[in-house]
Amino acid sequence: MQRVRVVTLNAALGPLDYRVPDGMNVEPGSVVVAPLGPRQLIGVVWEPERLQTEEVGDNRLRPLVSVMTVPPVPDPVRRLVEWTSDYYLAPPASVLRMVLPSSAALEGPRQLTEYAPTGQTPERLTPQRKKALAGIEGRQGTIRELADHAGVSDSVMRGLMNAGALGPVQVTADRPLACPDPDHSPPDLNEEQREAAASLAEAIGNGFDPVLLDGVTGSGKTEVYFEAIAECLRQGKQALVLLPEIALTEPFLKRFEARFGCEPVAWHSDLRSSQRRRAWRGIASGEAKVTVGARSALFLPYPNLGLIVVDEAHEPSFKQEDGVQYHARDTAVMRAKFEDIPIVLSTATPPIESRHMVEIGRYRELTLASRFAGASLPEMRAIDLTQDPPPRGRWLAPTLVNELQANLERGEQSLLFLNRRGFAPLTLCRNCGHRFQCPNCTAWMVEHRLMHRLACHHCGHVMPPPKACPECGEEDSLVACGPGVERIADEVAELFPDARTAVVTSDTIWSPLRAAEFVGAMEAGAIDVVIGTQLVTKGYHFPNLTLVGVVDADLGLQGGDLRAAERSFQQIQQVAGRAGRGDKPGRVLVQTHDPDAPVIAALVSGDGPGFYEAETDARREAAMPPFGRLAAIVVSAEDPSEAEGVARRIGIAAPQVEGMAVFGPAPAPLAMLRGRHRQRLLVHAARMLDVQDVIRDWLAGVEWGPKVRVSVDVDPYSFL
Ligand SMILES: Nc1ncnc2c1ncn2[C@@H]1O[C@H](COP(=O)(O)OP(=O)(O)OP(=O)(O)O)[C@@H](O)[C@H]1O
Ligand SMILES: [Zn+2]
Repeated sequence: MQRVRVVTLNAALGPLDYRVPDGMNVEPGSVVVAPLGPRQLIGVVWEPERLQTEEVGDNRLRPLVSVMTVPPVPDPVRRLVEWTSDYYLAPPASVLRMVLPSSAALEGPRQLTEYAPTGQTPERLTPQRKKALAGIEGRQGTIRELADHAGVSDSVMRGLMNAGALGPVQVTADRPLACPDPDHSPPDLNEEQREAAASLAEAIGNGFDPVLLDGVTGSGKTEVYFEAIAECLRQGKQALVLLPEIALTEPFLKRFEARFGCEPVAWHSDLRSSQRRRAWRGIASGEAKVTVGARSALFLPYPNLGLIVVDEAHEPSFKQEDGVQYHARDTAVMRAKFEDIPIVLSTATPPIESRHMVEIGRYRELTLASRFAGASLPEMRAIDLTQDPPPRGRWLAPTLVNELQANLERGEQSLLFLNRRGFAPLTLCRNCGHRFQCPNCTAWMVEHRLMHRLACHHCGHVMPPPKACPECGEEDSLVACGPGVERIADEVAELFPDARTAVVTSDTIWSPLRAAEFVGAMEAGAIDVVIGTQLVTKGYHFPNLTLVGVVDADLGLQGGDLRAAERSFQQIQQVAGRAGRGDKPGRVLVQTHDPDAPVIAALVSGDGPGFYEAETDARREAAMPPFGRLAAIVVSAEDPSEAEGVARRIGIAAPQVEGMAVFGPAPAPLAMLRGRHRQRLLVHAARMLDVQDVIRDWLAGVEWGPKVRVSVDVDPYSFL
C-alpha cells in the first residue's frame, strides 16, 4: 500500500496522511483532492520526512479522491513554503494558499464564449453603437474586453450583440499567451549600463547570485535588468519582476511591450477571476515567460524560473502586514536560493539591510552612477519654515509658490509631495474641542472632502461629516486641522485658478487602469501640478516634470520607529528623483522646520553616504537590524482585559535565553484596531540566535481562548 502525506489549504489542519488508491499516480508536489469527514479538501503531496504529523495506522487511512490535472508544485516551491512557514511562524497551509490562490485555475480545460463582428451591420444603428462597432476594430473577445477596447459600457456591446452585429464564438479559456521577443527592440545602452547589463546577463543560468543594482534615479536600471530578462528568454527560462504597487504595473506593462513586443503576464489583486486562472495556468505550465506582479507573485509555481527582479527594493510595502507576515524582498532572495538562480534588487536608495549584505560579501553590487543621456540629478534646497513661513491657513511657503508660478509660466510640470491622504488629518469642534475618533481604532477620522466623508485609514470606517458636533451640539462648528493632499490641491487652485491639478493617492489611483489614465494625462501635458502621496514617489518618468516641492519633510520623522529617518531619506530622495529626468534640469524644494536635522542636511548637501554611515553605526551600536533581530508578539481581543491577561501570561512565560531580551507587554501605539484591543511584546535578540525556535517553544507553553489572537511579526517594519 502506498501512503502519502498531504498539506491541505486549511490552516487549521496539520499535514494529514492518506492512502493512494491503486492506479493513481502521485509524487511529491502533486495537487490532490483528499477527503476529510464528509468534505473534500485540496492539498499537495509532501515528502513525509519533511513534515511531522500524528502517525495513523495503515488500516485507518482514507484513500485520496483524485489528482488534479495541473503540474506538480515544483521542489524549490515546496522548500520555499517550508522556509516561509518556519521563518515567519505561519502554518504551511497559509503559505501554500499563496501557491494555489485560484481554485478556478485547478480545474481542467474550460470553454469560454467570445464575440466577434458578424459582418452584418444592422440598419438603424444608434450613433453610439456605430461608434462602438468601429471601436472594436474587428477584434474578437469577451463582451467586457470588447467594451474596454472600444471605450464603451458593457451594455452598449450587448446591444450590438442583440442586434446581430456581434456573434458568439466558442474558444478555450486558456488561449495561448504572447511570447516576449528578446530581440524585439533592444536599447542602445551607454557604457555604464552595458557593463551592468552584461554582468547580469552573464549570471543567468549560472546559479544563485544576489545582486544589488544600485543606480541613481533615472539611470536606466529598468533598461539594464531588461537585458537580463532578455537573456533569460533566450535560454528559454521564466523571469519574475516584483513591483511594490499594483498602480505601477500598468506603466510597466507598456514599457515592457515597447522593449519585448508584447505585454508580460500581470499578477495582482485587481485581476478578474478568469484572468487569474489564465495567468496561473500559464505560469504553472511554464508557458508564461515573464510575470510582473505584486509581492504575492513570488509564491507562484514557476517550473523553470531563471531570474527574479525586485524593483524599488527599498519599498516598505514589500512587507506583508496581515496573514503571513512575510517580507517579499527577503523571501524572494530565499526563492532565488532554492531555485539556484540570480536575483536583482534594484533601487536608487538601497536599504541598510541590503547594503549590509553587500558589505559582508553576501550580495554583489552593480552601480549606475549617472542619469541617462546626460540628464543631471536635480538641485535640492531646504525651505526653513521658521524663516519663510506660509501665510496663516496656508501650507506652501512663498519661495515654493514663486517657483510654482515660474514653472507654470514656462509650461513645465510640478509635483507637490505630502504623504497624507484626504483633506485634513484631524477634525475638531471649534466650540468644545471634540475630536473625531474612529469607533473601532485608536485613530482620528480623516476628512476626505472629495468623497464628502470622514474616514479611518486603519479600518476603513466612514461617516458623513455631521452637521452638528456630537458632543456639544453646536452647528457648523467643525474645523479641519492640518493639511492633507486635497487641502494642498485647494490651495493651489486658489493661488493659480488656471492650473490643471491632479490629486494622486490610493483614493484616486486604486487600479492599474486609473494609473494608466494618470500617466496618459501627464504625458499629454494635461496636468500642470500633481499633488500626491508616496504613490507618486517611485518609478514614474515624466520628462517635463521639473519642480518637486516636499510640503512637509518633517512628517516622516514623527513616530520615531527604527527606520523613520532612513525611510524619510528614501522617500524624499525618490520623489526628488522624479524631477528633471528629461533635458530640462530639475529643482527640489524641501519645506522643513528643522533644516539641520541629519536627514534634511544630508539630502540638501548630497551626503547620502555620510547619512547612511551614521544610521548604520547607530543600528550597529544598538544591535538593531541588520545587526540584531527583532520580533513582535501582538495579542489582541475584543475584551481589553482578555488581551491584557494573555499578554501578561506570555510575558511571564518568557524564557531566559542568552542574547535575548523581551520588552513589554504594553498597549500597542495603535491600542485598538478594528475593534480589537492590542498588547505588544517586543523581542530583541542577537543576530545568531534562532529566535523563531525560541518563540515557538515559548508560545507553545501558553494557552489562550478562541477569542484571543496572538500573532508574531518576525523582522517587523511596523511598530504600531
Ligand atoms: N540606454 C537607453 N536608451 C534609451 N532610453 C534609455 C536608456 N537608458 C534609460 N533610458 C530611458 O531613461 C528613462 C529612465 O530610465 P529608467 O526608468 O530605467 O531609470 P531608473 O533607474 O529605473 O529610474 P528610477 O529609479 O527613478 O525609477 C526611461 O525613460 C528610459 O527609457
Ligand atoms: Zn478605524
